[in-house]
Amino acid sequence: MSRVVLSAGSNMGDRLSHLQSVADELGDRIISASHVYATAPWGGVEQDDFYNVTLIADDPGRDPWDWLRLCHLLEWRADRVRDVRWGPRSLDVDVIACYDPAEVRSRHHDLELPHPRARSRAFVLVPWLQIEPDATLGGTAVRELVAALGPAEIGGVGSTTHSLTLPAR
Ligand SMILES: Nc1ncnc2c1ncn2[C@@H]1O[C@H](COP(=O)(O)OP(=O)(O)OP(=O)(O)O)[C@@H](O)[C@H]1O
Ligand SMILES: Nc1nc2c(c(=O)[nH]1)N=C(CO)CN2
Repeated sequence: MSRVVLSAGSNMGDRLSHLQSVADELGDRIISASHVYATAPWGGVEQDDFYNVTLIADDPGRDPWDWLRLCHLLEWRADRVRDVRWGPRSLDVDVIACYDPAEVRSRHHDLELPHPRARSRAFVLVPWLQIEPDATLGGTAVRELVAALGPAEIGGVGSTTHSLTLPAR
């Protein structure tokens, strides 16, 4: 069993279809997907607003490195260009946490788990809380992590705008 929490974001091109491409690839491996939230850019770079979604998926045959490779494949397909750190992007897909069934820890530079900046990103945590109210990240309840964020961060996560189309169950 390998359960993963993925965060996807886009602020270039057709933002919704970039996020939809993640759901299309995951297909029936998706356990749940948050709504799509319009979010203010995090990280200090002046740029357009993002659309963000958090997804939980399960695939017994995939380990955390397989999930990372899948994220990179999806970014590559969306013609993602890596230039400005935390800058504009067609598609960014991050591995937030993996459970096997206990939460996997990794300090490898190419795969840090849990994702080291997720705990301060409302655009990851607020959608996650929507689909998994009892979630924990690195041993702390996601609900508590959200409560510890400042009003500016929380306020940056706007209304839900759309929902992804998921395979029929
Ligand atoms: N949990 C993780 N999820 C995704 N990438 C990770 C993770 N841990 C380490 N990385 C590495 O981070 C590198 C940079 O990833 P990326 O370009 O998506 O960063 P970013 O989105 O600009 O910033 P951030 O890492 O803060 O989200 C990648 O080479 C990837 O291997
Ligand atoms: N709101 C928001 N801000 C960001 C995002 C993102 O997905 N959403 N991704 C970033 C690169 O990791 C940098 N800043």
